[in-house]
Amino acid sequence: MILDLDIGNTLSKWRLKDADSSEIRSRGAVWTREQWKPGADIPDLDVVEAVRISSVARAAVLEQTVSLLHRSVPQVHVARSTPEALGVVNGYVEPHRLGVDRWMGVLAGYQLAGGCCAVDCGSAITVDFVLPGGRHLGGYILPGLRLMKESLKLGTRNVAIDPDSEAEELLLPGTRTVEAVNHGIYLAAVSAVNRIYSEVCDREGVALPMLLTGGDARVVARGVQSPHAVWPDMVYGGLEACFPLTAAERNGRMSGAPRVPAPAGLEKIRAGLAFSMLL
Ligand SMILES: Nc1ncnc2c1ncn2[C@@H]1O[C@H](COP(=O)(O)OP(=O)(O)O)[C@@H](O)[C@H]1O
Ligand SMILES: CC(C)(COP(=O)(O)O)[C@@H](O)C(=O)NCCC(=O)O
Ligand SMILES: [K+]
Repeated sequence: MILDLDIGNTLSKWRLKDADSSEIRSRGAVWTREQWKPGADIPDLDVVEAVRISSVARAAVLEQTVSLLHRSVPQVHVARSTPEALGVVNGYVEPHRLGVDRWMGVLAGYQLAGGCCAVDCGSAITVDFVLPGGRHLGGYILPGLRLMKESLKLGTRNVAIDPDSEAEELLLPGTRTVEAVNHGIYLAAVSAVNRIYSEVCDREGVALPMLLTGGDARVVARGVQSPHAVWPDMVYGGLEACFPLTAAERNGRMSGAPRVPAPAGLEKIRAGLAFSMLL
């Protein structure tokens, strides 16, 4: 079995992948701030022959995890942000400072769709761009839905946005504090993603496919106007592309990769942008 680990600021996600059949056998998540302990929802390491890790947690968390894994797993691969990989040139001035989850998402997106806009809606919402030739432009970082809500301290932190709510409903004026907060932050997040996407496509003169991942991807996606695909395993896709271990991976296949819809035409994106600037 292969253990893939995506350690974010909030949750450490894992999945077990069968090295022969390439099937995903199980998956789970534990709070990043809590240590892995027996009894928690963690995978059985006895069956694991290789681990691949993307981590944006404190260096100490990664070190502890790697040393724990090394005790029972022969192969441990830790992803890093590099100046160039798989045909993509990292746009950061200091490439290693780009969050490795963003880098994994960009590499997976490029492998699947070519030039693209990769959005990760987790503790932070990140929006990254890579052009069809492989030039990563850098991106945008804003607080995620949960962080925005916690920063308000209005006693609403424990009332999450219902991920099944319709976008239309979430865009209405709230008539209680919790609703006003949820609708406010939702509008902030989706407006930012929509505007950023249009601005960059307009500036670069190219309509890019859009991919979304992260704990809040589904609900944010419902407010995204442009054609897009949600890909929960996008960070894992980057790990598969950087450290291919199975036959399917060596052939460039990434588990759970969605069908990516063609983007709207550039003229339509530009018209939408011009319209939003009139308001
Ligand atoms: N069951 C859940 N537990 C915790 N957070 C959740 C859950 N469902 C959705 N979320 C949202 O997803 C975010 C965490 O998403 P994730 O992509 O795992 O973040 P990170 O990679 O930063 O750890 C939270 O900030 C929260 O807004
Ligand atoms: C921006 C992030 C905090 C997002 O992390 P996440 O929300 O997925 O936990 C992470 O990618 C990070 O720590 N990046 C380093 C700074 C940068 O990318 O510029
Ligand atoms: K994120």
